[in-house]
Amino acid sequence: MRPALLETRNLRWSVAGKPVVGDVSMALRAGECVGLIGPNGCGKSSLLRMLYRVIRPDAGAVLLGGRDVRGMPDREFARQVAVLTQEFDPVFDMSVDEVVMMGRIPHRARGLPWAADSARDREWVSACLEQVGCTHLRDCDFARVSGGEKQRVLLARALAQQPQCLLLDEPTNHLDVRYQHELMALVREAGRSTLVVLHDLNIAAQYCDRLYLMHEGQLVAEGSPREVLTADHIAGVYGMDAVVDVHPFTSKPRVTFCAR
Ligand SMILES: Nc1ncnc2c1ncn2[C@@H]1O[C@H](COP(=O)(O)OP(=O)(O)OP(=O)(O)O)[C@@H](O)[C@H]1O
Repeated sequence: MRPALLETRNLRWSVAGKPVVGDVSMALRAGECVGLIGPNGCGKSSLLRMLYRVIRPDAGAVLLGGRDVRGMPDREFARQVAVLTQEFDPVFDMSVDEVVMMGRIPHRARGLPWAADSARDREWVSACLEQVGCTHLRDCDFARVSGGEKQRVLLARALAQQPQCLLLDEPTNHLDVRYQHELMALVREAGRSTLVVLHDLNIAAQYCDRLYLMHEGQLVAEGSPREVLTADHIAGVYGMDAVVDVHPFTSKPRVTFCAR
């Protein structure tokens, strides 16, 4: 088994005495795409925020390449881990090109984050925009492109960081069905070690190598999509009856919900 690139050991976090994440140990290995699924409010985003150091855990540790991320310089962390969340909303006008260029900041010389873009930076930005199919948008105002295009541009920004790991919090949120599949296909093609929070269980089944199922702050199942997406797990965690069969085209598990 490949060694863990990013892992958590017994992470805990509470708010006002209420446990939000309790004793979570998980691992992301080199090259795999791992999905984190679970109902609203179960703690997925909080767990992810501890991984990218926005929340400081009450106990436990996050290790990147075996090193505790606490105390790791921001620049060094950002060269290895890129994050895509729903929260990017620039306060001033930025072009698509400028947004993607932000991904190059960790690669600037130490102490010069706002140095002029180098030819190498510009090459990376062009390559990443091309990779996500957004070259034609490069001069557009980021605020004015569509939701689906924004998500692709933000993925390009994450890739411009040249990270080993991608952490994605509901990257398919608000996207139509075609954009959801396109974005997840792009994530897979990018070939980075990826931890992705998803709500759509069929998207998770199709694009993830492994899944963690979270419930009330704890991981309650882990394994291949076939092992995790069982009718029992779905009933226990989501309170929904479901039929799980095999998708006729992809051979992955296919979940069909039966409203009670
Ligand atoms: N900063 C905070 N202050 C207070 N409560 C918080 C904070 N962050 C998260 N919580 C609470 O912790 C719980 C888990 O929230 P979190 O956003 O991690 O869940 P989630 O699984 O990502 O949910 P969703 O699927 O709805 O996005 C929720 O009850 C939320 O209100």
